[in-house]
Amino acid sequence: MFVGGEVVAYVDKALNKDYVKTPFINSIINRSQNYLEAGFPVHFSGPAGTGKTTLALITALALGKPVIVTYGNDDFSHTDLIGSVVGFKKQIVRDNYVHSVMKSTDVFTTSWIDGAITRACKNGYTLIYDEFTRSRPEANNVLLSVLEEKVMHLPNLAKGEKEIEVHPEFRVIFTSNPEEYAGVHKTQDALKDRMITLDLGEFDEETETKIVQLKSGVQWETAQKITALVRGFRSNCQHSFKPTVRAGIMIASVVSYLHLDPDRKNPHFCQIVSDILMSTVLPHKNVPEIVEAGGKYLFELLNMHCS
Ligand SMILES: Nc1ncnc2c1ncn2[C@@H]1O[C@H](COP(=O)(O)OP(=O)(O)OP(=O)(O)O)[C@@H](O)[C@H]1O
Repeated sequence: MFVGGEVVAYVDKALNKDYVKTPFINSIINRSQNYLEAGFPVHFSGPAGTGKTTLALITALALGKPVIVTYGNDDFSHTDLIGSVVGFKKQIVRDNYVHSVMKSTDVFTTSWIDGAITRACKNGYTLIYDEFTRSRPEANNVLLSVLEEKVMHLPNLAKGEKEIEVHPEFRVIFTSNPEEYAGVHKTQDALKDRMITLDLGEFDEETETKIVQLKSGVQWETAQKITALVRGFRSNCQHSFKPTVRAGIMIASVVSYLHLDPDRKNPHFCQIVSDILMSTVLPHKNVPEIVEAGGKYLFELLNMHCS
């Protein structure tokens, strides 16, 4: 995604309208803005659903510069980030001015396209590098000199440019999920050492309830009950795939759509809660103790929060 200069204000307004700001969130935003304005990259690290990507967008847009978003990918090589040759142009000149003489010239030229990092570095944009640990460390190496020496080295193919000076207003925000184990790579210490990592844990209860309410449109009391169920289930999970704020948004949205009462005596409501929360237990269906413990605890939570 590229958010150009003229649409920054528009996207900023649209995103902020749907974004919950509580003391918990404001504290993270203020700290990150200070670090970014002082010239340091910020890294939001946290499990799935802790709001890393949304927070990165809000923080980046608040800087008021165009934003480029790129996503980590195991298939990336450094050229995907820096740029690459996208094709060849062939020009053929046949000169038959003197009819008995045929002169022919073939000229090959390559076309170079700047990658996300190069564009951001050249123009002083804000780069969001989402889930950057999904890219291999060799691909991310280009960032070492960008972040430290403020110089970017380009391959020979890049229109004769060998290196560019990084624009003084260039900023970068990274996100990663340290709990992800498939398709991610260990971050090099050298790269970690060049960024300020903010560890995003679970939202506090007020923030999570407000997000659930805003995203689903349910009453505050309903959002409170649903959030208490999800948080209770999460904290007691005996498995690694825990329900996130997304589970609360899903339950509340279905409850709102069907105009249901969030009551444990309402079998329809209990079925929806069970379908959504117990789906996090499904990967363990061959371990009956985990499934049984999940179901039992869910029953207790419904009695505790929804009667
Ligand atoms: N402050 C907030 N206000 C409103 N909605 C929010 C807020 N923070 C997060 N959300 C919502 O919570 C959900 C998860 O947020 P997000 O996608 O940013 O998390 P993430 O940590 O990047 O997740 P993942 O690692 O799974 O991609 C999204 O639906 C997002 O819109």
